[in-house]
Amino acid sequence: MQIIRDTDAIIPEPCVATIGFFDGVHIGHRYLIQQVKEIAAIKGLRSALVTFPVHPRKVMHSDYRLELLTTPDEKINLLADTGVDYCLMLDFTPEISSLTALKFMERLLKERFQVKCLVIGYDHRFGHNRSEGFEDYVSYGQSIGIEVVRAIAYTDDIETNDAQKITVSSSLIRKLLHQGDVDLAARCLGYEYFLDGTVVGGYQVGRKIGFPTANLSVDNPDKLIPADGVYAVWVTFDGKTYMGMLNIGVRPTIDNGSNRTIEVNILHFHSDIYDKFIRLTFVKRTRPELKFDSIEELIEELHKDAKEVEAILS
Ligand SMILES: Cc1cc2nc3c(=O)[nH]c(=O)nc-3n(C[C@H](O)[C@H](O)[C@H](O)COP(=O)(O)O)c2cc1C
Ligand SMILES: Nc1ncnc2c1ncn2[C@@H]1O[C@H](COP(=O)(O)OP(=O)(O)O)[C@@H](O)[C@H]1O
Repeated sequence: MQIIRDTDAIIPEPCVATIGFFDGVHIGHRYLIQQVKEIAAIKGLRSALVTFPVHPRKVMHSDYRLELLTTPDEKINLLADTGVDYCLMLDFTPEISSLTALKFMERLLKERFQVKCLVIGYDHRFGHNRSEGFEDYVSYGQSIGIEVVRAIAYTDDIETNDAQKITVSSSLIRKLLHQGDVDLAARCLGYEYFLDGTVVGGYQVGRKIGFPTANLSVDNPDKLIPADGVYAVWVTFDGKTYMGMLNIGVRPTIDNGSNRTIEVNILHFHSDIYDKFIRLTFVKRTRPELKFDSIEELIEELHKDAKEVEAILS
């Protein structure tokens, strides 16, 4: 995949393209990208994605805070796995935001990116105020020579506990992660959610109670942090992966304020890993964070947690 970041860049070959923010690059996104690749193969053209490093809404409203499923770099890595030929990272400037859908299609898609065919996600809208719809894009395309195709919606066989089929979307996955439902989120993403960061010092209580914990300082402050609670996770650093039991929360038993920490006890591991870069991959939430009456009760629970997490990950 060739990544094009330059704001004045062009795509040097005619292509079939789609547009989107693609946060998370979930299975619905992959299904759309697959259709772009298939149409490109039939037409003998290149496949391309037009995406944005910063969410368009954030560009328009600087105080808008979107919790991201993927940082821009993570998104690029996941998009590269789809095998698409070109990925255009478009800075969503105020000039671009003021373009009507027709002008966007004419000036950018046709003239600069050589888009011959535009595949539109089943509910995607673009252009100033996103005021137009699919039929408008089709007629603009006819007037300027871009074929506009509506992608087939992703229909899935994922069922929730109450046997309802769900439509995969980035906002649904955010909601699932906020509820701690990391396993259903993983089915929607097509991979397990992860957080990257650095191990920082904590209050050094962990080692005293027999469960040292590596405290994670997340690299990108915009990444979504799943719900408070205890999780079975994979911990990866220095090219190796270990089992871990993770707690996200304010540690009410220790009672040291409202500072939220993300801390992992790595099973069967005994070394200093301060300042190391680690990845936490979420497998399952096992319980909420609780306030115990004593440290002894917390320790007892941590022994149970270790057994449960080991059983899940083995
Ligand atoms: C798997 C796991 C589960 C935990 N569950 C709780 C909990 O339910 N309630 C709580 O107050 N603290 C919980 N903790 C946090 C401990 O209190 C914490 O590890 C201890 O305060 C050590 O902190 P330190 O890293 O600052 O030394 C948990 C920690 C881990 C690793
Ligand atoms: N099994 C383990 N899991 C996590 N960290 C460990 C483990 N064994 C040793 N460590 C080291 O111990 C540190 C955590 O000890 P702890 O007493 O909880 O201190 P802190 O409050 O600074 O996190 C970790 O950052 C790591 O360097």
